[in-house]
Amino acid sequence: MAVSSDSILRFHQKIFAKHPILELENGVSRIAVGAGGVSCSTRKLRSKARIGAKAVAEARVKGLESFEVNLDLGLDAVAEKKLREKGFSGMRKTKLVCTIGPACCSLEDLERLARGGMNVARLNMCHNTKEWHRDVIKKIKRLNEEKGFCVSVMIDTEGSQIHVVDHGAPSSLKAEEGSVWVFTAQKFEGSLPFTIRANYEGFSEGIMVGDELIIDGGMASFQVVERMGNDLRCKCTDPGLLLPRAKLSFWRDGKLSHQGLPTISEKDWADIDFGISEGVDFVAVSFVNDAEPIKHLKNHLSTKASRSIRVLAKIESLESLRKLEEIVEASDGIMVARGDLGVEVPLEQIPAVQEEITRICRQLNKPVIIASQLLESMVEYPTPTRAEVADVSEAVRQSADAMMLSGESAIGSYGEKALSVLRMVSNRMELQCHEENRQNALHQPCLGVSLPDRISEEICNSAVEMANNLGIDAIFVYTKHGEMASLLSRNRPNPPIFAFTDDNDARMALNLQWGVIPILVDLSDDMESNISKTTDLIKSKGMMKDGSSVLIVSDLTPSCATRTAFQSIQVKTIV
Ligand SMILES: Nc1ncnc2c1ncn2[C@@H]1O[C@H](COP(=O)(O)OP(=O)(O)OP(=O)(O)O)[C@@H](O)[C@H]1O
Ligand SMILES: CC(=O)C(=O)O
Ligand SMILES: [K+]
Ligand SMILES: [Mg+2]
Repeated sequence: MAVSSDSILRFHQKIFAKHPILELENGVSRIAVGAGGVSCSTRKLRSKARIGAKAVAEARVKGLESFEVNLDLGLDAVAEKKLREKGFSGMRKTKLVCTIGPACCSLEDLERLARGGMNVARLNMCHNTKEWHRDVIKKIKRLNEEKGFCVSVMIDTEGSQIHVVDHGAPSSLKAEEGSVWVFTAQKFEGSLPFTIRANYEGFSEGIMVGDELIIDGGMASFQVVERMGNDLRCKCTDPGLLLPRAKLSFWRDGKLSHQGLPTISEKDWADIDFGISEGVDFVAVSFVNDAEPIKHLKNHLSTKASRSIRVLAKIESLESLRKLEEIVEASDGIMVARGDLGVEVPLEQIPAVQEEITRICRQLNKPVIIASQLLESMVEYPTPTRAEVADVSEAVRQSADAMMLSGESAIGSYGEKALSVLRMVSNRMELQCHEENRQNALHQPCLGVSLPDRISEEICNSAVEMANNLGIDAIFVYTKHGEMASLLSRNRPNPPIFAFTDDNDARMALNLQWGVIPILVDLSDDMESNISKTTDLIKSKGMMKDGSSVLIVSDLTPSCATRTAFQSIQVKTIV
């Protein structure tokens, strides 16, 4: 009998009054109801496990009645459903990020995206107000708490980009060849013909007559014909459209002129502090050119944030490509921001650049997100183009950790459908890769320098090889901060990786990693009890069949004083 969380609570209040000690199945011996939810102590583990009153699980109260009780495994509702329906082999490996915007910001919209497989919600701080962002974050946290989802939150900084704030029209303006326009930073009322306002006072600093002004990476081009104070008169040399918030870049002798703007602006710092106070899981930094701002931000977060917030560097400039390795090394993950990247890098080079960034991230063991225009036509239309499907397939074939929707979810009418396209294409291509078993052929250079790190790494490499060779159904990793889960993911194993951790920050960060299903549980020093507890719980939820084979590794240490890994690989058949 399935029951709601409220009725579980009422039922417990009733029966607990009569039977202070209850005999339950799967090792649960006692259940008590408190203000924060239901808690139970397990006979086998003798450790107290808190269970949220609102998630769903099963245990039968012996001798009372058949009853579904909420044993919160800390596994999200979507993964749980999938596991029940399709088993281990049906788990999607590629993670999905959705940009939240006006088209998907109601509680109902967000729930639909969460059910559709959104692992991370991205908020672009370029748009909308702090209140709007706060409201969205609150809704996501509420859904996680009340409906058992596990959606991480990412904020994406605006960065110091120069763009159009007003061009006097609600949608686009057409610039005809030879027409002359004024670009200014001055505010004006209403609209002025042939006048475009830029967002940044110093936008024309250092710009000279003869320089080229490129709109949105080539949507239209102008030549600077006159300086009038800080304003620029420009003649259209390549006609095209001027969209709201179109990006402006200046070029001289085939090179981009940089206005020396900081990567993290004053506004960005304020947005980051907002993110800290709202409890976000990731900060994605726009227009990173070298490792410095990433190091600076990580320092800032380590002193200001009480939780561990992961820092992602967005690769979207030519300069960043020259410093790729140091940026990847310094950050906790990378976003291939193909939109702005295509402004500075010739479009035909973008696929190769994407592949190279993905390769480096894999080598250095950092998660990578492929972003922008994956299903761009779906902003307007309910079906993707064949070319878009091929692009998405390619990202999956490269085994990127995650793919991201931008306008498709933020402002499009078919966000949910776009998400389902990503899901289906991932499943299809992952199956193909699984059959090809490509990962065996990949050479993984050594990462660790210290002996314990190298041991963990070798254990994970061997564990994955073994899991693939033996046709293991699932990998279970018990991990403190997610390290070993991530080292396993780096090897892109065939079976899914169930990462059991008692650190919620690690859980939310693992949401971005290929093939990892993060699960929050209380872990003890006793590995045997951790293993039996988690397998019992997964079995009790009907998510694992008898006879399933599981490969087990762990980076937990009995004392946590040393970082030596739990140096063994176990293979267990579940009976
Ligand atoms: N919070 C929001 N409020 C209003 N519109 C939004 C919001 N977020 C996104 N959008 C709209 O969706 C479109 C795509 O969003 P996205 O954030 O991916 O833009 P982008 O230009 O790719 O990112 P970036 O500015 O980081 O380069 C934007 O052009 C904007 O119109
Ligand atoms: C996502 C982003 O910032 C870009 O593609 O430019
Ligand atoms: K941004
Ligand atoms: Mg960008």
